[in-house]
Formats: sequence, structure tokens, C-alpha cells
Amino acid sequence: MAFLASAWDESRPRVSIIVISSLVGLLVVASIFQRLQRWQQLRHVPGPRLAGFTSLWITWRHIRATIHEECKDVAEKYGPLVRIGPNEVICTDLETIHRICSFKSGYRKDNWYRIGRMSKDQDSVFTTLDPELRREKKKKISPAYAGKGSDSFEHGVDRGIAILIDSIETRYANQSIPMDLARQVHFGILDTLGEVAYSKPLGFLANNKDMGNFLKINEETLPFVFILSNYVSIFKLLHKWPFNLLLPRAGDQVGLGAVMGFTTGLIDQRLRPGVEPQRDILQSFIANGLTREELVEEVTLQFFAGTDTTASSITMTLLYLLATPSAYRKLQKEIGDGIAKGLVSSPIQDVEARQMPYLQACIREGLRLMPPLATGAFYKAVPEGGDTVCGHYLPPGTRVATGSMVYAMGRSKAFWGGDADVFRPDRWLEADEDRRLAMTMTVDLAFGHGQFGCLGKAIAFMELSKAVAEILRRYDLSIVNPTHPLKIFTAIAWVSHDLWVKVERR
Ligand code: HEM
Repeated sequence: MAFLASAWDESRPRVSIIVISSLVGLLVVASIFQRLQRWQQLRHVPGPRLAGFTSLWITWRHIRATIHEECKDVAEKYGPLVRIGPNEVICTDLETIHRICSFKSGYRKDNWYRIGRMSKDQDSVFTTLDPELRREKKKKISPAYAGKGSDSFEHGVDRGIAILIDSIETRYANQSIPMDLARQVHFGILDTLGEVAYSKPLGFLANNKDMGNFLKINEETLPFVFILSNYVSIFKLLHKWPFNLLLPRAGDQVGLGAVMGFTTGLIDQRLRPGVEPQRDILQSFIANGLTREELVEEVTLQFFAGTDTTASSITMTLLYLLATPSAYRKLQKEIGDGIAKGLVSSPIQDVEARQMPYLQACIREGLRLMPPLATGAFYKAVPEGGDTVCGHYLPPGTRVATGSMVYAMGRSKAFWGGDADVFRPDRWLEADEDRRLAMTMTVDLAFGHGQFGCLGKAIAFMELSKAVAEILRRYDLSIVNPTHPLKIFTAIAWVSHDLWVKVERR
């Protein structure tokens, strides 16, 4: 018996090795089988071969921050529907995207949107996936974005842009020190959001600094979020201990947490009994029954959705104008003529700005070339029963990107012509009405569309028109460092800084 027992002991390690190796082997075979099955489901959709087998094709392009360029290249090479991942496609056909995003399409937000979730149990409108819950939420928050219950966005935007102009005027105009245009505009847009949403600037321009390192931390975090957005399950982990300690929370001294602390303070102040109601977005949310937790999520969302985006579109439009002196002068002339004829007030009114064809052309041309969220996927999931897209059947659950293709569509030579990469606002004036409508609809995909469309689009256009017009009517800007005009990268949104300019009064 003793002999048998020792023989058993000796063979035990070998048995364990055999069991473990068999299990690993089984897992490898199962994974290969699963990959083959996934590859098989979309094998009829054209695209780079490697992309069909592994999401590393996309991840690598996120690491290099070139996904927008690559999507443009594959769209040119393979046509309007391209497979860019095992379960991911992009579509560059305008009509099809409109259909997918329409209210009755049956498409829904994919799990990808979970990357924007800040708290464990509370969703904002952006991270709510269930269509019924989204409808309920939108009923409560859309009136605020439509300006109902507010005095007018315009007063808030005017106050915010006035602070921006005041900062430029007192700190940089005709001074020897240059101004970081990208940072000034970003500070200005953060303060403008404060004015529009809570009737209070956030103090970025008053202090002329990145309060609580909000922008710095945001810029350092975005590339990680961008890369990890391909692995949404990791974001679920983030809400579990100890990873949740990494998430921003109201009360932090720095970063988004510091801003959340500020806005949570404002929310609590407003919710106190007997406090005089204001006429702004926050008050409208409260009036429509949002709970405190919902308010915190929606308000935090505005910082992601409404500041990097608008600031980058203003900065990029101004940069393109600086690089195109004929367009710069033409826009200044349109503004000057408007002032002389009494058609442009001070500050310029939204209704006046909308009547200025060259200003509007410059803004859309800037959005066309540098859509602010050029590298965000914004996947929508194909509904039950599947769908036929551009002649190819897509099984239910296939992820159709409705964001990563806007850069490709904005620069398509087939649609825009040989000078698609050139900032040429005149193309908008030369186009007939039908053509201009098609151009507008293409560029406006930068805001999403239909049931998924941006709720802040009207505010964004107002901020864009006013900021560009108010700066150009007063100042001549010139780039300080023409060989390296700015530092810029993309990680869902464009992030830019160190755009140094000299500011001279006109
Ligand atoms: C140029 C500026 C802007 C651009 C390009 C932009 C673009 C977008 C895009 C692409 C989406 C997602 C669409 C989708 O899911 O398919 C979105 C959603 C959203 N945006 Fe904007 N945005 C801008 C400015 C703003 C501003 C100023 C605000 C508010 C102050 C705002 C508030 C929102 C909200 C609340 C959502 C979520 C809508 C929903 O999930 O139903 N955005 N935006």
C-alpha cells in the first residue's frame, strides 16, 4: 500500500500538467473557433483582411491616433461599407447613415457608449442604451436644450464670449507677449458653458489658468479612454473596487472631479428650498423632474460633450483662416460691411450671423476638414432580424460606426472634388441649393443624426458664429511659430494647445 501511495504522489504533477495543458488547448481551440465563426458572419463585407480576425486592427490605429485617416483610406479602397473589425463596420453612404439614425430604424446604441459612464448606477442620456429609457430621459432634458424655460441661450453665450474678448483685450491685444489661442478659446468655452447652463462662469478666464488642471488631466486621460474604448468590459471593472478609486469624484482637488465638485455645489445650492429659480439649463432640468443624481450625470456630460468639441471647432476654423489669408480678409470684409450697413450689432446676434454666407461657409468648412469628434466610433447595433446595408447583410448586433467615418466623408474627393483637402469656403457659395443641402447634411454628421443627434448643436453653432465673428471684427492675429503652429493630437476629440499667436487691434 505504501508503495502504491508513493507511485500516486509521483504521478500527480504529471497529471496536473496534462489537465492544465488540455484546458489551455481547449481554450485556444474554442477561441480560434469563435474567431472563425465571427469572421464567417461578415466575410462578405469588404475590408482589410486582418481587421476581420482581430480588433487589434482598430486598437493599433487608436494607439497611433490615425484611425480617421485609415478609415478614409479604406473607404476609398473598398467602397461605402467596409469591415474594420471582427464585428465592426463603417458606412460612408449619407442616406444609409440617415436611415440607421432615424427614429424608427430599430438601431440602438451599442455598449461602446458605456465608456462615458461616470458613476456605477446612474446613466446620462448619452450612456443610456435602452431605447425606451432614452425616450423617457430625452423627454425630461430636451426642453432645456431647445431653450424652453431659459431666458435665451443667446444671453448666456453673449456673456461668455464677452469674457473671452475682455481677456484677449486686456491681456494680449497690442502686447508683446503672445497668446495661446487654443487655450484662450477653450477657457472661454468652459466659461460660456457655465453661463448658459448655470448662469455662472466657471472662472477659467478670470484666473486665466487651467483650474484644477482640468484640461491637463483630461488631455492625459483621453488617449487611454480612446484605446480602451475597444474593450468595453474593462470599463465595467472601473466601477469595482479598487479600480473605482481611479474615477473622478466630486470633491477631488484636481481634474474632472474638481469641476464635478463645483457643479455639484451649484446643483445642491439650487435644490435648496426657497432659493430663487434661475432661467437656465440647470433650472429647466430641475423643473422637468431630474433627480439630484440625474442632474449630476447630465451636467458632467455637458463638460465632455459641449466643451472640447466646440472649442476645437472654433480653434480649427480660426487656424484654417490664419493659414488662408484670402479667406481671412474676405470674412473680415463681410463683417465690416455688415457693421457699416447696420446689419451686425455688437455683440453680433445669432439671427444676424446666420445671414452672413461667408461666415457660415467658413464655419462649415472648418467642421468639414476637422470634425471635432473625428475619431469617436459611436457604434450603433444592428437590430433583431439583421439589416441589409449598402447591399450587404449585417447580422443583429453588428456594430456600425456612425462617427469614425465623418472625417472620410468630409474629405472624399469623389464628393468634394480634387481640392477636398483645401480650406476653400467659396465652395459653399458656388454650390446651388440642392448641392449645398447635400454638403450641409454631410458636414452636419459631425453632430450625429436623428434619434442619436447632438442635443447641443444649436448652442454650438451660436458659440462658433459669435466667437469667430467677435474675434475677427476686432483683431488681426498672426502665427508666432509657422514651422510648428500648434501641438495637436486626436483621442475621440481633437486636443490642441500651444497655438501661439500675436494679437493686434485692427
Ligand atoms: C461643435 C460642437 C459639437 C459637436 C461636433 C458635437 C457632436 C456630438 C456628437 C457626435 C454626439 C453623439 C452622437 C451619437 O451618439 O451618434 C453628441 C451628443 C451630445 N451632445 Fe454634442 N456636439 C457639440 C457640442 C455640444 C454642446 C455645446 C452641447 C451642450 C452644451 C452638447 C451636448 C450633447 C449631448 C447632451 C449629447 C448626447 C445626446 C444623446 O445621447 O441623445 N454638444 N454631440
